[in-house]
Amino acid sequence: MRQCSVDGVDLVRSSSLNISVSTCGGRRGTILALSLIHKASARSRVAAARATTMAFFIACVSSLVLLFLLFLSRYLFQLLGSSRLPPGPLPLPVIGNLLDVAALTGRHLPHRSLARLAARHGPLMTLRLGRAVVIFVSSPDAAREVLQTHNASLAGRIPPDAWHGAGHAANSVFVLPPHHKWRSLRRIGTEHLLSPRRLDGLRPVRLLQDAVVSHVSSELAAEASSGVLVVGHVASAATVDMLWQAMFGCQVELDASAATSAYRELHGLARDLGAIGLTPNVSDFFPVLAAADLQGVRRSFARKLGRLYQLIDVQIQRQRRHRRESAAAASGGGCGKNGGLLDAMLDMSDEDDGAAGGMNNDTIRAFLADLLLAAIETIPNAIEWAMAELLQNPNTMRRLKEELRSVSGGKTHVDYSDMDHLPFLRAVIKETLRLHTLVPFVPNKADAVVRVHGYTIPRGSTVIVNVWAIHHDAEVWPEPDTFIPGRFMGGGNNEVHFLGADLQFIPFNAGRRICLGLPLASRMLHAMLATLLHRFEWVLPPGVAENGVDMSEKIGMTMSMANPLKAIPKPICMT
Ligand code: HEM
Repeated sequence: MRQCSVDGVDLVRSSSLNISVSTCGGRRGTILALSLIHKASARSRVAAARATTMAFFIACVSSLVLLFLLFLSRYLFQLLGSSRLPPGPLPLPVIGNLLDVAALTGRHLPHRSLARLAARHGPLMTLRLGRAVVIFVSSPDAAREVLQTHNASLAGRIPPDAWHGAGHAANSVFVLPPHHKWRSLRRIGTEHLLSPRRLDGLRPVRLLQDAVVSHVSSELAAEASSGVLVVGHVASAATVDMLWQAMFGCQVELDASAATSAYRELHGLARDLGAIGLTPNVSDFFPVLAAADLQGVRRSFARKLGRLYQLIDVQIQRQRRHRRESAAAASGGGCGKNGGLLDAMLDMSDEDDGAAGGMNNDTIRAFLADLLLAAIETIPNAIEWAMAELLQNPNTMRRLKEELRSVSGGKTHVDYSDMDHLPFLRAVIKETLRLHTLVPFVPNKADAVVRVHGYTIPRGSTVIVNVWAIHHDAEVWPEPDTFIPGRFMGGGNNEVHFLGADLQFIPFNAGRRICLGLPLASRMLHAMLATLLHRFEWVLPPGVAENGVDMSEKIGMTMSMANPLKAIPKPICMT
C-alpha cells in the first residue's frame, strides 16, 4: 500500500480497488480529488500498459535479431568451414544452388549447362543441392584423381531415392556399396557371361549378327510399303534376343508378333525407368522428406520395375522347374540346364553358405534386371547415334563399308577376330561414344575425406564426373562438336582406348566401377554396326535426307536421340 495527499484528501492506494477516501474537505474537493485520483490511476495504467507493450515489442525484436544472428552465424560458419571445398556459385540458405541449377537446366540439358558452369568455376566445382554437397569433376586431370588416385575412397554410391522402389537398391550392382555383395555380383557376371575369355567363342557374337539380320528382315517385311524402319527398334530387338539367350539359355519364347511387342515393352520399360530415375526428386535433396515420397517417384519406379521383375521371375521359375525335372531337361524341353548366366547363379544360390554374398531370388532377379536395363539402354542408343552420323557423312560411310568388304572377303559375317583389321570401324564407334556420350554423368560417393588439387572433398559428399564435359573439352578434342572418326586413327601406342587408362576418353567409366559389361558391349557394338552395314544399304527417308536428321538429345538413364532415327535398308546380295 502507498499513501498520498491531494487537496487535503488523504489517498490510500490499495492494491485491490486502487482508491479510498479518508475524510476532510467539502463535496467539491472530494469530487475533484476523486477525479484526480481517477486520472492519475488511468495515466498510470496506460503507462503500465505502454511499458508492457514496449517490453513485449523489445523482447520480440531482440528474439528475432538473435534468431537472425544465430542463423547468419551458422550459415557463415558453414561457408567458412567449407572454404576448402572446390569453388562454386554462392549457395542460398536451405535450398543451396537449386535455383541456379533449375535456371540453367531449364535452358540446356544438364550435362551441357553444368559443363558451362564448370568453365566459369573450374574443373572441380561445388554445388549445394538442398542438403547435399555435390562436387562436379569436368577435366581429365581431375577425373584421374577421382577414378584412379583416390578411387578406393570415391567408389561409393548414394542411390537415388527412386531406386529404393521394390527394394531394388538393396540388390542392384549399380548402387550397392563396393563391398562383399557388389564384389560377388561382379565376379559372377565376369565369370559366367562377361569376360573376354567367355565372349571370344563365336557364339554370342554370331547370335547377335543373326538376330540383327533376322530383325531387319522381318521389320522390312512388316513395313513393306514404305520400307522405313526405326533403327533403334531393330537394334533393341537384336540386343534383347542375344542377351536373353546368354542369360536364360533360351530364346524369347513367343510367337513373332508377341515377341515384337515383348521387345518393345522391354525397350519401353528401360526408357521409362531411366526417365523416372532421373526425375528431380525432392526426396533426394531433403532426405528427411523421403519417407513421404511426395512426388510419387519411388512408387512409379517400383511399378515399372515390378513389371520387369515379373518377366524375369517367369524365367527363374521355369529354370528352377527344369532343374528339378532333369528328365524333361534331358529330353530337350525348355531351357534345361544350359550354362546360361541364370543357371550359374542358381548353382550358387543352391550352394550359398553366405560366401556368395547371399545369392537368393531377390539378388538374382535384380542382377538380371540390371544387366537387361544396362544393355537395352546403351547398345541400341549407341547404334542409333552411329547410324545417324554415318547417314549424314556419306564419305565416312563409304570408307567404312569398303573396309568391311575388304576384310570380310565376301563372307556373310564379319567375325570379332577380324576386329584387329578393322581400325576404321573401331574409330567410328569410339567417335560415336565420345560425341554422343551415352552416360554423361557418373555419380560417386566419398566414403572418406579426400584432398584433390588442394581442395577437400568431404566424407558423404557426392562426386559426379561429367563425362560429357571431358569428352567435349576443346583443349583435348579439337572441334569437339564435330564427328571426326579419324582422330582415333592414331594406331599403335597412340591409339586412345576406352578401357579406363586414358582419362580423356571414359565412355565406360574407369576405376573400380568401370562398366561390368564392357567386353560384351564392345563386341556387340562392333558386331551390330558391322552387320547392319555389311548386309544392308541404308538411306534416309525422303524429306529427312534434304532437311537433315534431327540430332536433338533426350536424357534418361542414358542419352538417346529425342526423335528416333528412321532409315530405309536394302538387303545386299551376298554371293
Ligand atoms: C555402349 C554400351 C555401354 C556403355 C557406354 C556403358 C557405360 C557404362 C558406364 C559409364 C557405367 C558406370 C555407370 C555408373 O557407375 O553409374 C556402366 C556401369 C555398368 N554397366 Fe555399362 N555400358 C554399356 C553397356 C553395358 C552392357 C551391355 C552391360 C551388361 C550386359 C553393362 C553393364 C553394366 C553394369 C552392371 C554396370 C555397373 C557397374 C558397377 O557399378 O559396378 N553395360 N556402364
